[in-house]
Amino acid sequence: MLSIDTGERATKAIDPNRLTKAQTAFEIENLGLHYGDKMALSEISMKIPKHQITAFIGPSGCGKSTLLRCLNRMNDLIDDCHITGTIRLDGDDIHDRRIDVAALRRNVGMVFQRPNPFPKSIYENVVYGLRLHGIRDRRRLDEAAEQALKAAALWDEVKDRLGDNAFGLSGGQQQRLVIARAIAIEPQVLLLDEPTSALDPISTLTIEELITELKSRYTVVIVTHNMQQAARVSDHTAFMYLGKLIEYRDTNTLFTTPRQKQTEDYITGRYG
Ligand SMILES: Nc1ncnc2c1ncn2[C@@H]1O[C@H](COP(=O)(O)OP(=O)(O)OP(=O)(O)O)[C@@H](O)[C@H]1O
Repeated sequence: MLSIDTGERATKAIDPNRLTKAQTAFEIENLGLHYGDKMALSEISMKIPKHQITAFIGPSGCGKSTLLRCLNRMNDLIDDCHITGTIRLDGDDIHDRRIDVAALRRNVGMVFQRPNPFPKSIYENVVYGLRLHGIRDRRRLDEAAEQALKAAALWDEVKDRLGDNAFGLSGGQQQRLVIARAIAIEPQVLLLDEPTSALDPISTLTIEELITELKSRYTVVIVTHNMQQAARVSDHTAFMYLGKLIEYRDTNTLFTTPRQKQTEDYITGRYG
């Protein structure tokens, strides 16, 4: 019915609604969120699998970014934002008073729509988080920078100009640099909020390949407007509408045999 290529994943599909504890990174239970009086999320319950790529899709304003930001408590920074329900990461309630929010955000890194390197050299961008942790040993920083840039598929392009300003890189390179910066501090989870929407098609493809490689080491959650992208890169897809989770399945099943009419209408382009 649908002309979206979901590749080989059908054979490996697991049902994200039936994950065991060991397979689960996040467990979200009855999550609700209001900005002031405005409801942005309601009754969201889902499990996000470890070492897989989960995509959030849905029309503009349906709450994808809000849900993503809940996972590392970025919404705490927004005034008048009220959250109900529970989110557990590896079994620990991330809203527990004993949780160190800075440590949570180190463990659950985030990359935004527009590449946001700091006005520093390529090298200093990558080691920024390590320096914040008080690491000063030059050899350790050098090794970490090389590893992170290799993991972000950028090393070969920048290894001879690590001292150059990061703003001299192309948009796609800057986004890979930001990913390198995020992974240099070895998080467990990477949250990607429309990471390619400001990029050209070639850079988009490079980032998509990179995302696919990253899942062997990280749990990846991606918000995307681009259904082909969700189909290409993700193992599981959650379709949201008006702040609710409408359908959450392995990507191949969701795109080929959606159960809900709203999902089908969205993926066939009838609205959104
Ligand atoms: N900081 C905020 N203050 C008030 N309302 C907000 C805030 N951020 C988001 N909203 C509202 O919450 C709802 C969900 O927004 P959100 O950005 O999560 O949706 P989205 O699905 O990611 O949208 P898009 O695809 O357009 O980025 C929208 O109605 C939006 O206007």
